[in-house]
Amino acid sequence: MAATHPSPPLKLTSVKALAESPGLSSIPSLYTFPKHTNDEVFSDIEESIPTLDFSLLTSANTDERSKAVQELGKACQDWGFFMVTNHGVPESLMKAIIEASGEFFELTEEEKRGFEGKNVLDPIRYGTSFNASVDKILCWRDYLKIFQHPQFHSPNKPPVFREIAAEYSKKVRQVAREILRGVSESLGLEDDYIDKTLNLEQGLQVLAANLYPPCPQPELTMGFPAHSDHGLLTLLIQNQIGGLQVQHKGKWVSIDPIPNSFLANIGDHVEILSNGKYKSVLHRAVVNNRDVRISIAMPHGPALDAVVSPAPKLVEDERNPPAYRAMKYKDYLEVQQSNMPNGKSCLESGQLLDSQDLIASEVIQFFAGLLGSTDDVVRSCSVAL
Ligand SMILES: O=C(O)CCC(=O)C(=O)O
Ligand SMILES: [Fe+2]
Repeated sequence: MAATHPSPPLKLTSVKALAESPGLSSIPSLYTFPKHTNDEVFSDIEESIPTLDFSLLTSANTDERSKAVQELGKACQDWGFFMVTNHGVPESLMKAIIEASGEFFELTEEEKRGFEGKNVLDPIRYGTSFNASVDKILCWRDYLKIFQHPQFHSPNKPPVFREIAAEYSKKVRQVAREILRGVSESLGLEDDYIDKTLNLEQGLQVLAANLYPPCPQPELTMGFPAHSDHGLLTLLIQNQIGGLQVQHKGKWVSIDPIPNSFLANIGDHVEILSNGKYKSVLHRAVVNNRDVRISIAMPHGPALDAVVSPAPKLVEDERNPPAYRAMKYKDYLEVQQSNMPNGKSCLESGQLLDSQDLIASEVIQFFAGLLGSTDDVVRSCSVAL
């Protein structure tokens, strides 16, 4: 009897190779997304996305700074997204990291496969779609995700990548930390509350380069389906080709790229920490049939072993009980990165909805207190509850 061999792992082609295949006029059905009733895009929106002038947030003039902090808080509450101008990161460096990422995607398929990650927490992970080993529908996107902090990692190809990524990440991290200081203050907390409680000195910073090649049937597919970001704050740049849409007041709004600025959004862990005062906002990337779009998203999160829970100061009166259970960032990240984006389902699974949930949370905290650490208790409860 012939021996049975395990089937070889499925090697998916990149979307880049697929898009470049000669004569491609329609997309394979695996890339077709179902239409939703709320897919309509708001084109006549009167408000525009708020802008944070970073130089005012870091101003030595206390009036100027407190006004900037106030505006930042309003932007977090009203939109969850804002543009950041006058941030001090050189435009040439922003262009250089987009170009270096483009060069990475130009490597041969075989070279890129050398960087395929096996685990969602591998520090260098090249891939296609979101998590192609589990995705039921494939996204029109290739990606490269690299941990930049607390340890710096870089692919060794293209040769320019390492130096540019190191410099870019360092500068962007300073901007992110400063904005998070303002977010803390705007919530009525100490300005270093987030930094200290979530150990940002060891905070996770990821460089996620997204490649969206032109697509012959862009309206049928999705570059990146609706999701909110893990972590605290994402800073995103793009190659001046639009595609990002943000959910605002229940409708999708297209965000046009503004040269030399960052698009910032708060992540799920600010929602948890603020006990829902600031909500992480759904966003998605659509594709087009003309231009290659590259975006570089940089999520900044707590230290991987930090346990995130609503700030005690924000839940101290009984009209405002904790709405989220304490969760270890690393556990959250593992779950979120292993599943196809599905709106805010990951965050919602950690929401405390009723008094039974609240009792469960108190039980966790009680046992955590007995053991002197929330880690193990939260680890075993957060998945099961
Ligand atoms: O490409 C974009 O504009 C969105 C990317 C994104 O949302 C992400 O990487 O989390
Ligand atoms: Fe995102």
